[in-house]
Amino acid sequence: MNPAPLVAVVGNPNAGKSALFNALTGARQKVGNYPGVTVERKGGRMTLPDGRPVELVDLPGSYGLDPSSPDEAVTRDVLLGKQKGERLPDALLIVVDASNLDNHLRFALQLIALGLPTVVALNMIDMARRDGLEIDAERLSADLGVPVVETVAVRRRGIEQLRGSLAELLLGPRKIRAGAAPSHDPLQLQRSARSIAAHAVRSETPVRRITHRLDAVLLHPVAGPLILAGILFVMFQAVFAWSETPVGWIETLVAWAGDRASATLPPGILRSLVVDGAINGVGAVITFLPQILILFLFILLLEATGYMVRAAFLMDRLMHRVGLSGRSFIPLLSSFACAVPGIMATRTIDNEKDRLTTILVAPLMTCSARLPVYTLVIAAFIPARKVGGVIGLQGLVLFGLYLAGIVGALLAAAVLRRSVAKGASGFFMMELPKYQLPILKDVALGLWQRAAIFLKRAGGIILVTTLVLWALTSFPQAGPGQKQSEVSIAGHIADGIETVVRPVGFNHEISLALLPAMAAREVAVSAIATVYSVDSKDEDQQAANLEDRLRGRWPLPTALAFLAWFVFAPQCISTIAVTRRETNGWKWPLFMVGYLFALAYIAAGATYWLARFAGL
Ligand SMILES: Nc1nc2c(ncn2[C@@H]2O[C@H](COP(=O)(O)OP(=O)(O)OP(=O)(O)O)[C@@H](O)[C@H]2O)c(=O)[nH]1
Ligand SMILES: [Mg+2]
Repeated sequence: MNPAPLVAVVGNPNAGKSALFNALTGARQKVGNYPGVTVERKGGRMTLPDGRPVELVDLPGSYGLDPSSPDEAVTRDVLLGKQKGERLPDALLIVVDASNLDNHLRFALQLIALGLPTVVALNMIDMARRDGLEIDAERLSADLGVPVVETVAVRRRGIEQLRGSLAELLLGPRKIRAGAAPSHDPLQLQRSARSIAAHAVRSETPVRRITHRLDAVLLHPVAGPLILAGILFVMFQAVFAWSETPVGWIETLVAWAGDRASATLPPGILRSLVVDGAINGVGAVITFLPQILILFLFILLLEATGYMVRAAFLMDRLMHRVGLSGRSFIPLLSSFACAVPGIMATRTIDNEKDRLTTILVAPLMTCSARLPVYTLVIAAFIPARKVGGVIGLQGLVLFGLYLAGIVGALLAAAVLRRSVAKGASGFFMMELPKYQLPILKDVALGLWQRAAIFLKRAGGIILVTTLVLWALTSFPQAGPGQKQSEVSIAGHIADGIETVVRPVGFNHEISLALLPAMAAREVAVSAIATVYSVDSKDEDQQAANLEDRLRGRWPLPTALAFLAWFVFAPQCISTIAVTRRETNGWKWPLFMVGYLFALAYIAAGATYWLARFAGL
C-alpha cells in the first residue's frame, strides 16, 4: 500500500502555520527530531472530506530558500527532497499573513516556483480586516496560479474549504509543473511580490498606501539608487558644512580653558602637564564631536523612518558582487561614523561568513577619527584651488580618501570571501517595515548616547595616551643644543619604529606619533602637535599653527604617504577589542590587524615612491 500523501505546511515565521496545522490535525500529532540536527519535526494526520488519510508536516518558518539558520536549512532541504528522515512532499500548504502580504509573498513566490501541487492559505484575514485591508482572494489566486483559501486559523475558519482544496490537489497521479524559477535577486522578488499584493488589495489604510507609493519611487530600479546616492552625498556634505560653527565654539572653549589654566597655575611641569597634555590633547579630539553627531543624526533618522532597510535592499545586488549581502550595508554605513558600533551592528547578519567578512572590512570605512588626520594634512599640503572652476581640490582629495577606503573594503571583501571566509553568501530577506515619522525623543536619546560614548573615550583612553605621550616626550629634558624629540624616551622608541617605516617615507616625528595613535587615530594629530611643541622653546614658533609647521618640515611625498597609511592602518584599540568580543577570540582581530597593516605599508610605500618619481 502506498503511504499517505505528505503535505508540507510552509511559510514565513509567524504566518500562523502551527495554528493552522493544529486546526487541521487536531490531537493526532507526533513530535520528534530530524536525524542529525536539533530541529524538531512536528508531524500529524488528517482526513480529507472523502476519507483519504493525509500526513502533514509543520516546517520551521523561513524567509526564503537561502537558509540563514539550521531551522531554515531543514525547511529548504525538505522542500528539495534532500532532508534525511523525510520524503519529498506531495503537496505544499503555503501559509501567508494577509496583513503582511507583500513580505510573505516573496517566499510564497519562491515556493510556488518549486512546481509542487500547492494551495495558499490566506491566513489572519481577521487581522487584515481590522486594519481596513480588503483582499481579493480570487484575483490573488489568478496571479499566483494556485488556489487561495481565506482562513482564520485560531477560529478554525476556512478549515473545511482548505481540506476540500487539498483533496482536489491530491487527486490522481502527482503532476509536477515545471515552474519558472523566480529571480534570485531579492529586489526583483520584492517587486513581483509587491505588484501581486497591490493588485490583490481592494482597499487599504492611508499609511499602507503612502508606504506603497513611496516604495514605488524609492525602490525604483533607476530612481532608487540615484536617490540613495543623493542622500549619501548630502550626508557627507553636511558633516563638513554644518559642523563649522559648533566646532568654532568648542575651539573657543578649549582655548579659554587653556588660558584659564595657564593663568592660575605657576609655570613649570604641572602647567605643562595640564595645558599641553590634558587640555590641548583632549581638546584637539573633542572638536570632532559635532561631525560625529551629524553623521549619527543622519544614520539614526534613516533608521527611524524605515528607509535604512530599503537602502540595504538597493545595495544588495552590488554587495553580492563582492560576496556580501545587503545586510552588510547598514554596519558598513555606520562605520563611517565609527567602526565600533558598525561592528556591533553586524549582529543582524545571520550568515556567519558574511558577518565575519563585514567585521574584517568595517575598519576600512573612513571613520570620523580619521577626519582630524586627513583635514590637518590636506589643509597643510593641498592647495585650496578649484578644479574646473567649481569643485574644491581639498574636498576632492578628501572624497578620494573616502573612496579609497570603500574600494579597499570591497576588494578586501571579495578576496576574503574567496579565501578565509569562503562559503555561500546569504540573501537579504528582511521584512520591509512601513514608513514612519521618526520619534524625535528616540533620535535625541540615540544622539546623546553616541555623544556620551565619544566623550568617555576622549576622557579615558585619549586623555591617558596623551598624558603618557607628554611624559615620554618631556623626559629626560634636553640639554642645550639637543632636540627634545630625540633625547626623550619617546624619541628612542621612535628610532626603532623609524627603521621600519623609513622606506615608506616616514620621518622621526611620524614614527613617534604612530605608537600613541594605536589607541585612536585622532591621537596622531595631538601627538604630532605635542612633539613639535616640546621641541620648540621659542614662544613665537609655538604660536604658529600646526599646519604651517608641517608644511615647512614634511616633503609632499611624505605627507601623501601618511594619508595613504591612514586609509588602511588599523590604528584603533577599541576596534580591535570589539572585534575580539564579537568573534570570541584573538584569531580574527590578529588577522585583521595583520592584513590591514600590510595594506597600509604597501599603500604608503607605493604612494611615496610614485610621488617621488613624479617629482612632487
Ligand atoms: N488573529 C489571528 N491570529 C492568528 C491567526 N493564526 C495564527 N494566529 C496567531 O499568530 C501567532 C503566530 O501563530 P503560529 O501558528 O505560532 O505561527 P507559525 O507560523 O507557526 O510561527 P513559527 O512557527 O514561529 O514560524 C499566534 O499567536 C497565533 O495565535 C489568525 O488567523 N488570526
Ligand atoms: Mg510554528
